[in-house]
Amino acid sequence: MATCRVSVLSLTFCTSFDVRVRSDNLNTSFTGNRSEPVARSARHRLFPRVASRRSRVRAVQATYDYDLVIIGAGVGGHGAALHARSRGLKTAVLTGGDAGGTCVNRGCVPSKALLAAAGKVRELRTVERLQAMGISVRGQVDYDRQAVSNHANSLASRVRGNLVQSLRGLGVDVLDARGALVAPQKVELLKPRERTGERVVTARDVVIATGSVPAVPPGIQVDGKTVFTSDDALKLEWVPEWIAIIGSGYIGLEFSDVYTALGSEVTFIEAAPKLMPSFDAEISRYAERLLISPRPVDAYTGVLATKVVPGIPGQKPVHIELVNAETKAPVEVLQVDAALVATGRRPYTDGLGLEKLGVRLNKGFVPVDDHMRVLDETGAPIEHLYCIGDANGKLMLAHAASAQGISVVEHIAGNTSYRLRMECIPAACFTHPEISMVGFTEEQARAIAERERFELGKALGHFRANSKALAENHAEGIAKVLFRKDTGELLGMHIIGMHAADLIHEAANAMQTGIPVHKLAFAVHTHPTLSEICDEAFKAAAGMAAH
Ligand SMILES: Cc1cc2nc3c(=O)[nH]c(=O)nc-3n(C[C@H](O)[C@H](O)[C@H](O)COP(=O)(O)OP(=O)(O)OC[C@H]3O[C@@H](n4cnc5c(N)ncnc54)[C@H](O)[C@@H]3O)c2cc1C
Ligand SMILES: NC(=O)c1ccc[n+]([C@@H]2O[C@H](COP(=O)([O-])OP(=O)(O)OC[C@H]3O[C@@H](n4cnc5c(N)ncnc54)[C@H](O)[C@@H]3O)[C@@H](O)[C@H]2O)c1
Repeated sequence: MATCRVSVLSLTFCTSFDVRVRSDNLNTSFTGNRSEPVARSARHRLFPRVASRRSRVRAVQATYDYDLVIIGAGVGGHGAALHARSRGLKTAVLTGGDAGGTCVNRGCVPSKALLAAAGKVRELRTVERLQAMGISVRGQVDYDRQAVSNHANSLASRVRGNLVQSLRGLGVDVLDARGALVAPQKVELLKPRERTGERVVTARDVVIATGSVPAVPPGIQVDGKTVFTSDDALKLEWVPEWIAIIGSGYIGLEFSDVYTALGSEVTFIEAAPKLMPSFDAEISRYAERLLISPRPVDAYTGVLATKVVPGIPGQKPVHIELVNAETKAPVEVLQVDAALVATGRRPYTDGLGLEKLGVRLNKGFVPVDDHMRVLDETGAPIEHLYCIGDANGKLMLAHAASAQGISVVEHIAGNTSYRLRMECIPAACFTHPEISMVGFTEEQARAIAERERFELGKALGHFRANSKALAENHAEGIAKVLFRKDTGELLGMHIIGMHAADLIHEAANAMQTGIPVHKLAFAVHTHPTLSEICDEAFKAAAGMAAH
């Protein structure tokens, strides 16, 4: 494929089929109306870059069906498509018959709806907390399981509808087909549940955004009724009296929060030596105090569930065999009502045809560089082929997938100096209370400080010292900021407490824009708000007294 690398001003003289604009200084914020007819010569004089990009799109369309084809219409594909339209790219998205993907249909959206409903049940049943504020609830607080389930599922379908509408509204072709790669710039369209190709579309650039599915370890039989993954748990078809949750990561913790609020007893089965192994250690100890100890939850750590056999609700229990994760010696046999398998996710890259293009998948994940370009088996990027979101495994979060999609479009549009800073992407676990984080854990930051020979700073803010948290009678939790003492650079922040998921953006934005902690300490926060907990931590970091 001949690639014509030309400056934007000489673009109109290039007649190659594959035109790439080298425009490191491209105006990245242009959002002009692209359908507006303009006198060509005048436009060139006034807005040469914009006019050149318009010419480029016209040149590309002469050869390819689309500027951009995105395989997968989850949040990653959606984010990429929206940004592509704002960049004037002719774009198609293949939904695979599953518009919205995991986040909308089987992930963030329905799980947060269940957590919201379950959270209200928990709040209303926590009599002492309410009584301390002068509130009493007469009679029993009850919930209608089916109505809670409907709340989650109708929200998912509403968000799915909005997502498709937003794509169509911006002029994206939404094609209800699965995609398979014939070549880096050629995608065969397959009917969602068939293998036969309908037609092939070509695109100057192709983005793989095919997401992930639950990973189920060997020996665990999933029947979708008594032994299930999050896909089925979200339907909330029943609320088991006793449920084993295998894995204490994000999904395990969030579902433990839902199930215990709705009346279940939970037993965690975690392979790592401690619960919540990927979280900052101090925060996970705090989380044990707030989310595990006061609730009907017990846990096995350092054990694997090697055999899980489904039961029959009300008749036959689920049978679980546990072994020591290191020695593999038998530990115990459990008989519970249900088991949720929450042991991570695997990439959904089956049948894409990547191996034929010389890509060596890493446990199914697509290898990519910092621009999300797919790498071949020699480690070289395959021109015009990108992969974003869960399928590349860099960070399995909805907003990370979408941000990667935006970064790909920037690269395609010639803004090659833009690199997404993955380390500044925040994350949150939506338990009650919430946990959020950005950057390094304290353990990681200490190791870096030792290696790079700088002194690590750590400062705390406390919910118990915050007027708003006290007024809400939710004064449990901390905010911890980690920073370099010599430069004030933020290395991470971890929060556990009410609305932690919203509070983390103060640190995430500061990390993204490079604001040091001693400058953050002078930012003014509204009183009384929870954000003052971050303010307390930033001021403590800068050696200032909090008010
Ligand atoms: C229970 C649960 C709760 C979660 N909660 C959160 C949360 O609160 N916050 C958060 O940030 N993240 C959350 N996540 C993670 C989040 O859902 C994912 O990180 C996100 O959905 C990844 O987006 P994606 O676009 O990469 O993939 P997906 O959303 O999985 O979308 C990929 C789409 O591509 C389709 N596809 C696959 N193959 C093809 C093909 N060949 N052709 C066409 N289409 C294809 C798939 O069917 C799917 O529709 C949660 C996940 C789960 C399971
Ligand atoms: N709020 C959110 O942002 C949110 C919510 C849910 C899911 N997610 C995303 O979905 C992905 C999947 O979530 P998850 O909780 O399944 O994965 P996870 O990686 O967060 O946690 C999996 C846990 O299972 C344990 N484990 C693995 N194999 C095991 C085995 N055989 N026996 C016992 N324990 C085992 C691991 O040690 C780990 O603690 C995550 O990467 C997360 O980013 C995000």
